[in-house]
Amino acid sequence: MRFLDLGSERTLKRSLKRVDEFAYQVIRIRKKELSMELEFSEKMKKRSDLLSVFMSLKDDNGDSFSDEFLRDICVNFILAGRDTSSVALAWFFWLLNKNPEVEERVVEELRMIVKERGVGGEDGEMVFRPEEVKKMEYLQAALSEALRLYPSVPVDHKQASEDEVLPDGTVMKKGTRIIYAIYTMGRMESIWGKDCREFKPERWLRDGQFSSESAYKFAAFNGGPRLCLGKDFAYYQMKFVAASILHRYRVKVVDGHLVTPKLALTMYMKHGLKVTLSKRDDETLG
Ligand code: HEM
Repeated sequence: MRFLDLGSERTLKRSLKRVDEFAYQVIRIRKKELSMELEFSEKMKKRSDLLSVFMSLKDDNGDSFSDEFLRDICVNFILAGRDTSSVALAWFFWLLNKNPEVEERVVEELRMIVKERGVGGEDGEMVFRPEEVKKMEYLQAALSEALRLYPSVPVDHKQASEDEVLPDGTVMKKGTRIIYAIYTMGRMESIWGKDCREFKPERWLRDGQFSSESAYKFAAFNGGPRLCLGKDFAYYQMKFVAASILHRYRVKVVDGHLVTPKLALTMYMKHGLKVTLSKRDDETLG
């Protein structure tokens, strides 16, 4: 099919071309903006987004990165960072719906954080500050617990680049492929204990503080040299989004809406998540 340029191969080729064109367009526009900003640089604030940063860097030979390289950076980060975080939030909100006591604790934590701002801290457009997001220990625990049970990447695979012996003695010849099931690891009694099927954010807390687990136990972000590059950013982004929504709204899954995973590279919900939002009353926001 690939050689004949027919069927799904033809569709794939066209789709890849469209994705590339989109990325090249973003790069073109950013280059133009940056060159204009250079002219008025005194007045302009320096950009710190990833693409601008990569554009200002040089490779090992002292040359700027090529457009192809920048395209791959763009596409890679969009693929790695967009659906993984959004899908994790969908499962998180669904789990909160099934565990109202957890939702109550999350909201209580946010209420305390807002209270600490003191008088006049909350105006009409309250936006959580980075130092406040950092303080959301219970929310971080609840998001980790959601990722344990519903990891955005449910199955991952690797290939031995050299002959290798795994810690348990398994011999792997160069080129052997290995699959590890992150979804299954998150639900194994031998790893997480008897309550492994329960949604218990408390298992991530030590004296009320979030305590992370080894990446080889909690593998949702992979481990070792290829650990997810966006892990810290993903937590920040998910905490910020979840906190901003939960502080203002009750999120209720529509009655009868069927929630079931769709097996793909990313663990989407087969039918998405239908919810209704209702404003929390002023007393709750206080
Ligand atoms: C809940 C959110 C996320 C989850 C669960 C997640 C999970 C993962 C996993 C399992 C891998 C390893 C894939 C492999 O073995 O090849 C990975 C790699 C990666 N992730 Fe994430 N990710 C998340 C969010 C993000 C975000 C927001 C970004 C960027 C802004 C990002 C950037 C990357 C990159 C660049 C890699 C490749 C790292 C490498 O191969 O050296 N991820 N992520």
